[in-house]
Amino acid sequence: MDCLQAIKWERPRLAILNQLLLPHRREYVEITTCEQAHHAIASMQTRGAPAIAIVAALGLAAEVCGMAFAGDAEARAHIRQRLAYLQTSRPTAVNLFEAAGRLAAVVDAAESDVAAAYVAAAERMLEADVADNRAIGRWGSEYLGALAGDKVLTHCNTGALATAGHGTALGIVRDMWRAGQLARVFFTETRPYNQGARLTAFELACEAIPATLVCDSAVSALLRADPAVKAVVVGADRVAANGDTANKIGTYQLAIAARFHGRAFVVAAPSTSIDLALRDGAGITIEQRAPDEITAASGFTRASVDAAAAAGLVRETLQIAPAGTDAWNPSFDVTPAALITAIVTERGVYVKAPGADVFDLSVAPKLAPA
Ligand SMILES: CSC[C@@H](O)[C@@H](O)C(=O)COP(=O)(O)O
Repeated sequence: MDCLQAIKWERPRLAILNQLLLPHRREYVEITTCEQAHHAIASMQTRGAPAIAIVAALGLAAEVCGMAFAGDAEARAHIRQRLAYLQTSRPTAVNLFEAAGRLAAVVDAAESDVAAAYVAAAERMLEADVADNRAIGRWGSEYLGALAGDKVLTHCNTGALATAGHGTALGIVRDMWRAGQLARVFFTETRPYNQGARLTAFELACEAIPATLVCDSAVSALLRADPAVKAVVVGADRVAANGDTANKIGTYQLAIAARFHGRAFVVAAPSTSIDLALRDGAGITIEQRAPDEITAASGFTRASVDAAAAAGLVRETLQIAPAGTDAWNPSFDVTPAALITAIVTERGVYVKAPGADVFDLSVAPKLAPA
């Protein structure tokens, strides 16, 4: 059981942990409409590729549960239109689009009680994501446990907060720790949004896993200084058919550093993050975020945290760069498959054919379940 639950669903009620307030306050936001689900995703109250898809699916389920349709045709039209709207919330993680496509197919195929069929399918997605993450954890710990060294490095937040539970790359870290394969995990602060310093730090503390925060810019120095860091393990927002992987900005430079220092670079993601329609990573849309995420620091001062009990947390902004500074702020980058050692999914571990520079993710993984 996770000590953090980012998504709570008890039909017909959906509540999400407001990640904008973490690590200072655990506060759930109730979602009853698609507008609220859209806002939760776009404003990053909820975030992480798998979690975004589940919140969209269940946000619409909550809305549908509160509606009375004149008939199946009306329910079908409403659900399809709302799925299209939810897909405008964030562009890079493919899980949202994959989930919307599968849910649309369910309502198209349902011969009766379309609304009930939709809600049941959304609920199955929640359960499947947890099961998939647990399988990723098992496969990943088996694969990484066999490598020399007893430390790993991770980036961004890929744990229970970014998924329906357990986590992807962080799920592997958790399983390695429980199996006695891990002495310490290093994790990056993940500028500029600080998913590492705020969220991964919080999750690792919850689990009491020995962990050390590093600046994004300290990674090459760390790999040189500590040969026991045997691998870099990260999540994914979209993986193309050849293994090119979009993930949080900074992932690409970690892969370069890992290659230079001879360490494994491992991507962990459910197969819902694989976009077989894309031959390679060139076609992945990269979300651009507001320049002020870089030109200013935002967080909570002691005063705003102390004020929380009375008035709710007040997020404060501290201007760092001179006003008007031009800033380029892509939220994700694409790591070429050539730099990736293995891709761990719930189906098993993909490795490249000998001599190949790319993966073939359209077939069963190399180290598939027996
Ligand atoms: C488990 S999702 C993949 C992550 O590594 C990461 O890119 C992520 O959490 C998504 O970023 P975010 O912008 O916080 O939604």
